[in-house]
Amino acid sequence: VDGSVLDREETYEDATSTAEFLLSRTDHRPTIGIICGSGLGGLANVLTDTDSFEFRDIPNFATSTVPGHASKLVFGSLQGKTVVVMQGRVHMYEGHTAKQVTFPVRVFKLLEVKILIVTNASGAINRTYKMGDLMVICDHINLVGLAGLNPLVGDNDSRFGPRFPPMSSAYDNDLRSIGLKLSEELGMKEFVREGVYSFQSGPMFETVGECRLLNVLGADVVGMSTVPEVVAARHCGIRVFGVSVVTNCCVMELDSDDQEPSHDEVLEMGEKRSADVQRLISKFVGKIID
Ligand SMILES: O=P(O)(O)O[C@H]1O[C@H](CO)[C@@H](O)[C@H]1O
Ligand SMILES: Nc1nc2[nH]cnc2c(=O)[nH]1
Repeated sequence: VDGSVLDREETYEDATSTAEFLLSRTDHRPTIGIICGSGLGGLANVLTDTDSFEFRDIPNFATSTVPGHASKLVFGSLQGKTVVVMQGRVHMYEGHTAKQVTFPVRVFKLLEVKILIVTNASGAINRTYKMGDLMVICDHINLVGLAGLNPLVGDNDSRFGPRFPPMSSAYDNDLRSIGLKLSEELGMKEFVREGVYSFQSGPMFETVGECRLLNVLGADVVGMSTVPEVVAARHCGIRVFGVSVVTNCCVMELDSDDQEPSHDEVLEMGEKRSADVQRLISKFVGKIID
């Protein structure tokens, strides 16, 4: 990552110039933004009539260094709606600031996106969850943000949103209901849950003690992304729907024979469930009023 990019804070003017850059190169005017998690970027391939940009060619965008994150921004049509899809995301553990990680969301706002769909891969903390489950996110625990590393720290630009935004209904109740109903209609009831996503910075996976702590705190799954994006989206009034793919079960006992997590396993399970995520998100996009 270019140090000069790391050292400065992205401003409203930066987001405006990035939005203008994109709007002058595509005729699409998306109202729905989608961020694809590890191994889940295939969703971008089902869009039609696409205009695609590499993150590295977009002014002020950071580029992902993580396998399974293609670093492309794809505009196109999905189920009759105009959408913009991040095929891959950037994470704070890559060395990006919270503001860089969430910069695309603020650009989405200036593109007049109204609804953000976030997807990710996560590890199960809830002992009743199984590998391959999908979890509609109903809430999050922002351990990193509570400790002061979040995109809203610093000067507040009220053109984006208020100084003190509420987060008590971060994951829109109506959108969750629609998502859960559609998952039933698609015959996914057996493996679709609703639960709480906890965010730790990574890149290391959790110790047994950390997993147990998260369990006591009420987390159902844990991951290394999504929450900064959701905080930035809610700050600027974008409604959020989130789906997590449980790619592995966290190790909850010391000296157990349980499989240790690895990114290869995460990608493998993400790709296995990718078709189901695509079906659910496509149907969801077709159904929602944006
Ligand atoms: O959250 P996404 O981007 O899906 O990726 C998840 O998978 C990676 C770990 O394997 C971490 O980046 C974690 O956050
Ligand atoms: N922190 C964390 N992130 C993940 N992403 C996918 N699986 C995991 C996990 O077990 N822990």
